[in-house]
Amino acid sequence: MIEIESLSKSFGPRTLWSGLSFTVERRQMLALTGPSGSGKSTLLNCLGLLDAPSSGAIRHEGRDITGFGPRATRHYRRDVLGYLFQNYALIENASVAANLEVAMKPRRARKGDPTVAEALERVGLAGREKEQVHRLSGGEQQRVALARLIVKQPALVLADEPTGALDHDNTSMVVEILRTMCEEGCAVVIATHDDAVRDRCDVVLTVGDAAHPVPVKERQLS
Ligand SMILES: Nc1ncnc2c1ncn2[C@@H]1O[C@H](COP(=O)(O)OP(=O)(O)OP(=O)(O)O)[C@@H](O)[C@H]1O
Repeated sequence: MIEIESLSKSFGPRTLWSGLSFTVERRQMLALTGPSGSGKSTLLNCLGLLDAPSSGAIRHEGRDITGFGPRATRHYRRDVLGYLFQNYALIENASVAANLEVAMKPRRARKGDPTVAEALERVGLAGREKEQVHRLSGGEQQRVALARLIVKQPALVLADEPTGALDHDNTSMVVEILRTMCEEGCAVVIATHDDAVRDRCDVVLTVGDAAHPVPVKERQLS
């Protein structure tokens, strides 16, 4: 699904990472770990075309996305990507339903697509469509962001510390919903400092290290 080849990123004289090569397949969840400042968010930004690597290639379905012009970039973000951030990135002065409808607008609904009501039920917010987002708790807001992903059905989810501000129960819910989305066919890349989140992933890439993904199970045995 996504293939990263010899990727490097420098800011001025400072190299964050180099020679990074790995793939993320559909139905796979990859954890990005590493100390603060190692470049996890920067790597996610490169995968989301919000930043450009200094060298190397990022291939989606065989096409190098780093060479995309504005139109192809827009389509890639609209048709392939879904984002989840620590600060939720919702429209705070709009209702829960309006926040989900924004994600549904770009493409025509297909038969069997999850509805707003179904997505909210999956994240434990059934019947909360009309509530204003700014009145919800942090955990509830992140669940709205997850419901937005459920209706959007992206092929690749990029999640930057999505549980960083959440308690244990909300963290578990977020991770289990991401896992379910993964089992339904998407790929997930998640930057995290939380060992429990890392351990629910399939592979872990320690950014800035020798930087090869290691299966989580193998890691737990070593
Ligand atoms: N546009 C930029 N110009 C210069 N330096 C930058 C820029 N963007 C990020 N950096 C630097 O790159 C380094 C990596 O930042 P990044 O946010 O990717 O790290 P991180 O691993 O996600 O950290 P954290 O775990 O604290 O979120 C930091 O030292 C940051 O200051």
